[in-house]
Amino acid sequence: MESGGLLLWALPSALLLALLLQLSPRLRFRAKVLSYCALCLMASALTAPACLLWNGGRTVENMRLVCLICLCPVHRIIKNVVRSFKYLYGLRFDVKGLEHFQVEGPCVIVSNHQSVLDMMGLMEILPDRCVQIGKRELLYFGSVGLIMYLGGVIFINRKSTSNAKSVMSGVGQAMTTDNVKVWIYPEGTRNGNGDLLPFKKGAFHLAIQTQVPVIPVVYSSFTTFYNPEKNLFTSGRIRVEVLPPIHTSGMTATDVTELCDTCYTTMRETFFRLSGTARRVNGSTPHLAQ
Ligand SMILES: CCCCCCCC/C=C\CCCCCCCC(=O)SCCNC(=O)CCNC(=O)[C@H](O)C(C)(C)COP(=O)(O)OP(=O)(O)OC[C@H]1O[C@@H](n2cnc3c(N)ncnc32)[C@H](O)[C@@H]1OP(=O)(O)O
Ligand SMILES: CCCCCCCCCCCCCC(=O)OC[C@@H](O)COP(=O)(O)O
Repeated sequence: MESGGLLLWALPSALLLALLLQLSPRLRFRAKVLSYCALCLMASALTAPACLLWNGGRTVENMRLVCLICLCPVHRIIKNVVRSFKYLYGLRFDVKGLEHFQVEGPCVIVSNHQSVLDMMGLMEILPDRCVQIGKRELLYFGSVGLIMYLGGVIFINRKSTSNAKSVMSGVGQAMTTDNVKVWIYPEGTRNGNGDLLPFKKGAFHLAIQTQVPVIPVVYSSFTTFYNPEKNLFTSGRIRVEVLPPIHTSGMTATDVTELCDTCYTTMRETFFRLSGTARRVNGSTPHLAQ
């Protein structure tokens, strides 16, 4: 009786959905993005209890950012689960330069940020003992917020430079005492326009304050397979390059802008090379972050 009712309800719904997906590329695109979000939520919900049971949560006392997860398999589970998502969406990563991550001690990794799909690219190459900086709003994204919290993500309030600065200076101390790498998206937001946004300076202040190297990582443009404006989300190949570390020993606060500009120029050139696209604006560089 009940299963009959379910069939009556589910079958037409499924047919309607199939029809809508067939008709509207916009709907098809949205459904695919939604499936990715649902997958993240589900995978996080399933993994979070394991994280909690294993280590009782995140160790934040004394700003120790990396919890015991780094010493147990749970961290690797999260990484491997997210890495497997690419098979569902037909994405492949060609990675070069991984050896550049073999620096002794902490470092600041900076990379370009195009979409939520970046989390697959992040997990594809994430080195051990590495935490990410994320916007505070992500903490409220259900089980994904929880898994990020448990995974050691450092949340900042982007609307308050003073808050972000004070969080980052705490991060600096923890980096050196706990030998932690920090992953920052210096564009400060997602940008899928086939170019890099001007960089914010927090990452470079952090690297210079702690005198650790900056390691730039560049992902090629997603625009050929992922473009919300064109309702495009197909399979695709992403080229990734880890660039050589830029050492900051001896640099002071006055060198922040130059370091930021050097990284920006190198990463932008690499981005165009990897994406096989010509430079915009007649080859000139748009004005850098002030
Ligand atoms: C092994 C397995 C592991 C598993 C792991 C567990 C599972 C994890 C699962 C999943 C991973 C999830 C990953 C999450 C990813 C999320 C991504 C995002 O959410 S991206 C958005 C948020 N990120 C950012 O925004 C950063 C970049 N932003 C910055 O660095 C900014 O600089 C910031 C926020 C610190 C301040 O931003 P302003 O908008 O105020 O802009 P400005 O121009 O940079 O700063 C204003 C003035 O303050 C100075 N300033 C900035 N930071 C300073 C500092 N630290 N010290 C001194 N001065 C500083 C600057 O020099 C500037 O001054 P002058 O113009 O130069 O005079
Ligand atoms: C074991 C399975 C664990 C699954 C964990 C799934 C983790 C997925 C995390 C998805 C987080 C999405 C991060 C992201 O891309 O946020 C956007 C911000 O950056 C920038 O925000 P905005 O462009 O300024 O709105």
